[in-house]
Amino acid sequence: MLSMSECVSDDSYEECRTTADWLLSNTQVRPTVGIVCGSGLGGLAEMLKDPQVFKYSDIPNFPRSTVHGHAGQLVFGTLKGKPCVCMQGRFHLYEGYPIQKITLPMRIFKLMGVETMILTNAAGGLNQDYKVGDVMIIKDHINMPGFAGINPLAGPNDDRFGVRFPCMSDAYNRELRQLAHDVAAELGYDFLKEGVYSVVGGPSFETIAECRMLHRLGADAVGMSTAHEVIVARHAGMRCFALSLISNRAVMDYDSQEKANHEEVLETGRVRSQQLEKLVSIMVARLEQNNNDDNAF
Ligand SMILES: O=P(O)(O)O[C@H]1O[C@H](CO)[C@@H](O)[C@H]1O
Ligand SMILES: Nc1nc2[nH]cnc2c(=O)[nH]1
Repeated sequence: MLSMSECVSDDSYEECRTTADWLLSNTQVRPTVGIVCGSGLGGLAEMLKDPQVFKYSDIPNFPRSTVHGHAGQLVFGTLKGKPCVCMQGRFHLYEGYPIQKITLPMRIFKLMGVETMILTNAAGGLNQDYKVGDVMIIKDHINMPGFAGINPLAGPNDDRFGVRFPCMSDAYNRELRQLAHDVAAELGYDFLKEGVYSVVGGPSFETIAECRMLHRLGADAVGMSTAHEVIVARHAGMRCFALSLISNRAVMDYDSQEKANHEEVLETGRVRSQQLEKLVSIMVARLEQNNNDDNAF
């Protein structure tokens, strides 16, 4: 049996504390809301007032972004008066990081005082009713790597973060999902859906058979992120809201000439970004304090 330090050497509580303290000593902002920008959605960070920017490469223990469309910086500021921290660029399994490393920012955010996580991503639409440009509120996820034991909570549990066996049936906060529906209705957005996100390892996009299988399993959209971050955020007692921008339709038909590609993913982000910024900023303005700390100690 590996010891805690052998398993999670540089992702330990002490390392997260060091990084959180370093950030807190370099900014006046005390964030209660964390935002993760998905592929092509980095513009969400530009909503923050009085931004203070830290390159990932300057932050102790922080991984680096390697994917086009992920700037690789942490932005602190206020959004409608609420103190926020925004990841302009996230980490993915396919970049070669251990799963504990790609989810490390969630724990650092928790130690900085973040109570609510808002996560965004670009995803392929499996649901045949979905169109490119639709936005799917995530109500649940299917963690495909998790079935093979690839879970960010695998290894010794540190009770200071959360319990050994955290509940995930309430991973995506019901009140925040309702708030998103209400705000979208007020804004007249007719492109909002709600569905199940399936995470896969990537970086290759899915085969036709894989898309068909995921759809049959109950997934409405497929991507390569978010679910791992949500698992770690929920473990630490933060409430989570997540949405997928449907950047392409997953290819389900052997006669189709369509091909998934990252350029289309980034372009869809550009088209919808302003509307998503509006949705997220109004939601943040209406956030109540999080009392939903049931998994954490
Ligand atoms: O999930 P985000 O970071 O939005 O990125 C999505 O877009 C990339 C593929 O184009 C993959 O990384 C996929 O996960
Ligand atoms: N796995 C996966 N990730 C995506 N990100 C954006 N589109 C897709 C897709 O079709 N499949």
